[in-house]
Amino acid sequence: MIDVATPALKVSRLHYAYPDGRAALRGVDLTIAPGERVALLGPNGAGKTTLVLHLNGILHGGGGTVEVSGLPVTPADRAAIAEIRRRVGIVFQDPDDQLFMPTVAEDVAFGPANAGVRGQELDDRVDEALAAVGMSEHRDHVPHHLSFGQRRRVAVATVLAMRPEILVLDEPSSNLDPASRRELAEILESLPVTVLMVTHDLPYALELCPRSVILDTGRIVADGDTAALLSDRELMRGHRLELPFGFDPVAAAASRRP
Ligand SMILES: Nc1ncnc2c1ncn2[C@@H]1O[C@H](COP(=O)(O)OP(=O)(O)OP(=O)(O)O)[C@@H](O)[C@H]1O
Repeated sequence: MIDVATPALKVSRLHYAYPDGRAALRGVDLTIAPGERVALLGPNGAGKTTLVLHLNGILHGGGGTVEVSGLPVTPADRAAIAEIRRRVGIVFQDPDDQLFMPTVAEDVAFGPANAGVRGQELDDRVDEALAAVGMSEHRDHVPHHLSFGQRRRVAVATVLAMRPEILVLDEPSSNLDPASRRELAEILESLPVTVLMVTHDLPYALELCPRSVILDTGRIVADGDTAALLSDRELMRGHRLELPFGFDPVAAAASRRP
């Protein structure tokens, strides 16, 4: 028998319609191996957020299944969902949705403390997560006094402190200046986790994710090498994906950091 590693994420025949009857996912199949970094691309309204909200059971009730490292996402089973939410860390687009404590360190400690982590283990997790995003010296600062880019990094740290197996990021580069954008890319590249990144920033997808998936009208319409997909003009045009003027994905991929 061939020994195939358990996928980090396995989405099978996933369907979902919102209560108003609008079909948002129409049979999505997606398998991601441990350690992969995958960009989830697609035009507005394609179903990207709807798919992400299924990965830890926030949305459910349509057809199909989601498994995280072999564990099914079963929203009715509270213990299973708690474990799924530990395994799948979602960094939302607006960091202010994730930061609400008086200090950076308390925000980062909140998730693991809530999951029962205490004492030295909790301190270690906070230190480790803040170090991973280069924010250790801001641990006692008030989150809302930080810059937007710093708040996004702290939001990533709040998720890393849960030691997730999959990090899901919604538009991680939005509203970042070029230096913050590059710094966040370096941080994300250094993390030893599986990454699924929703983005409209196609150069960022190319920089960070060897593989991309294009979702449109609730279906996956392409799945493959990011540079190859971005170079396919017909595919891109057909799904309202536009590269910045003059951007050459093949040249950019060739000059990517090793
Ligand atoms: N709460 C909701 N109630 C009803 N329909 C919704 C709701 N949220 C999203 N939709 C619809 O579901 C479809 C998929 O939306 P979704 O937000 O998942 O797309 P998206 O790819 O994340 O878009 P964007 O790039 O604009 O963030 C769209 O047609 C959208 O209008």
